[in-house]
Amino acid sequence: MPRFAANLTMMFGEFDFLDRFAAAKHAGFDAVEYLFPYDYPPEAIAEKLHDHGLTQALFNLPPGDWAAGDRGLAALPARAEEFRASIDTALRYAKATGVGRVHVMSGLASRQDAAALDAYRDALRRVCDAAGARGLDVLIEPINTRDMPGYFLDDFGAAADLIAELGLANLKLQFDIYHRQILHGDVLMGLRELASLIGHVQIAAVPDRHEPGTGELDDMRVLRELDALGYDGFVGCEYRPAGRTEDGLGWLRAFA
Ligand SMILES: O=C(O)C(=O)[C@@H](O)CO
Ligand SMILES: [Mg+2]
Repeated sequence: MPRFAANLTMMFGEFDFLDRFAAAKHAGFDAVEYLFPYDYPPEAIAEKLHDHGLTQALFNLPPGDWAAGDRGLAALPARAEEFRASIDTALRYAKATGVGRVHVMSGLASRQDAAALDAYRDALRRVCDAAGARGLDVLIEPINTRDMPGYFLDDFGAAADLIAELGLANLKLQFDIYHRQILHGDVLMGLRELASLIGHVQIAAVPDRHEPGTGELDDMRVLRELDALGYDGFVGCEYRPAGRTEDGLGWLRAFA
């Protein structure tokens, strides 16, 4: 049975970030994820997790300067030094929060650019090595280019090929159902074919990224498929609630 994690970047926006932990617990979640914890000291996050009995499911490595347009550093040869420093930062937060996996964003680059591809391979080897020594998985997530134009990793086949090519035991696929449907469709077959590579799943309705069950896919059928495949990892609820977060949780109560 998948375990659901509230994505605190997108959900519970009615509250300040540090108050979203309590709100998620109150709504029935036992786990949380978010994009970035770095605006807060690791101890402050750890305290919230502890106080509310929550498991930290996932967060991302620092992505560079998000406000200036950075969307990760891994495939950017000119930012290799910054990427290395970002590993140390993420691992400090990993230690404090007890998270089991971190997502590495590739950045904006072309996969046809040999230097970018080399930088990406090097970055993944490096982060998998450092994270593996601490028992953590590293995730890569194909992201659709309507939401993130120019994103380097915009193809599930390319992600699977890279994972196979690199052969790193703790490198896994972050299968975001929303991105998969926009990029390729064929969601159930994608889950079946890639099941052995999947280290984390995320869900949102397509195309508006609202609550599951409000879009073009039968999200309940997709979740049942995950269950049938024996997936027992986390499903991050990475959607923007259409209204108050609590009011839109009927889909979750219906599934659980
Ligand atoms: O956008 C997504 O989907 C994510 O999972 C983020 O971590 C990256 O923007
Ligand atoms: Mg995602």
